[in-house]
Amino acid sequence: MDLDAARGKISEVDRKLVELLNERARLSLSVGAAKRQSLKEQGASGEPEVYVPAQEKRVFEKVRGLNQGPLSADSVCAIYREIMSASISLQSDVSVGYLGPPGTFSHQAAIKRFGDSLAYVPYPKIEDVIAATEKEEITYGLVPIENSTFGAVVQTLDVFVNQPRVRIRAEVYLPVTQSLLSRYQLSAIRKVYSHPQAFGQSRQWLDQNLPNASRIDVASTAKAAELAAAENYTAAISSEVCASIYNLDVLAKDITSTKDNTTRFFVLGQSSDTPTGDDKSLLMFTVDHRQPGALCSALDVFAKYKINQTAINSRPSLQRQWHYMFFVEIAGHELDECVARALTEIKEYCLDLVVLGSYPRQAY
Ligand SMILES: O=C(O)C(=O)C[C@]1(C(=O)O)C=C[C@@H](O)C=C1
Repeated sequence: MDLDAARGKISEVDRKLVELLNERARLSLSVGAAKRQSLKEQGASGEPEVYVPAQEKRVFEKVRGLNQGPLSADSVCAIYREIMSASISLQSDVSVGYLGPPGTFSHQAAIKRFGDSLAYVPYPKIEDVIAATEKEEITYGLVPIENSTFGAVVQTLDVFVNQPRVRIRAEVYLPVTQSLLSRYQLSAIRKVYSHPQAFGQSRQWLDQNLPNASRIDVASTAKAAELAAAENYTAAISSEVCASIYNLDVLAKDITSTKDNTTRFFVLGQSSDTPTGDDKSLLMFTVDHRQPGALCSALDVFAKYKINQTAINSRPSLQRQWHYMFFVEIAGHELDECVARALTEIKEYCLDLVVLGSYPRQAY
């Protein structure tokens, strides 16, 4: 086929694609109308959930399975991410809050999950994102929960300890490459700004290459880049995205201590989604520490029901000194029968137990 003929055929396919995209968009509007109708019939007030991670997971799995190439399944899914982003924005004005300023890994994770068609709202602190979700100032809030190198994001867990009225709706994994950004050469740098998590992930590199520079914690890696752009003899540990936003040079790339450094985020909203058959749930509870083996008895309940634990963390309970709030993530949805039974049983060993949410398991 010659060039003109191939372009002519592409143009014909484009015409059909645009038609099909709009046909899909009209169906998405019908889905939105059906959701509203069903809420009305249940006598419930408010807006239906537009972002449905369980359904998105089904769509992505279907599309992956249908794909015969030559496009890779990842390319087709990236296109579908944008199709669904447009579909969400057509159904309702959805906004997503994240730890800003623009360019943070939270911002990148939000775009990875929600695409280009939604409104993104930066907040200065993680607790602000959670408070804004609680007050429904934004439709969804995205917060970091743990990093594969440095562990739990304690700022997020500490807000959960206060039991905000939000539910986990989805999880997102983002590969994270930390870099040293500056306007100066390495030898001139006296001060490094970053988020405590990014310092933790890059500690070995800093100890070896900038042992005498002071390390100053700030609220986000993008804020660090903003400060490094404004102040003399400073640098930031941040992303390459921020190097271009804040006009900084990348002095060293990929300085984290482990390979495949990845951060996991939660999408928070007003409710969790329905079970998909492959979900996880995050529980938060305290146990009576005067009772020997109380934590062990609680965790044994999961073993009894053959429920796998995927993560465990603890934080000070803030109620009583040397009492801890345990965060246990398990496989399964709180509405799955065996999880529901285990939750009833485990309450015998817990002083209080809160299910922070159930969400479809995502691939890393
Ligand atoms: O199925 C739904 O509930 C929809 O709103 C439709 C749709 C889609 O475009 O496929 C859009 C957004 C949701 O996050 C999931 C799926």
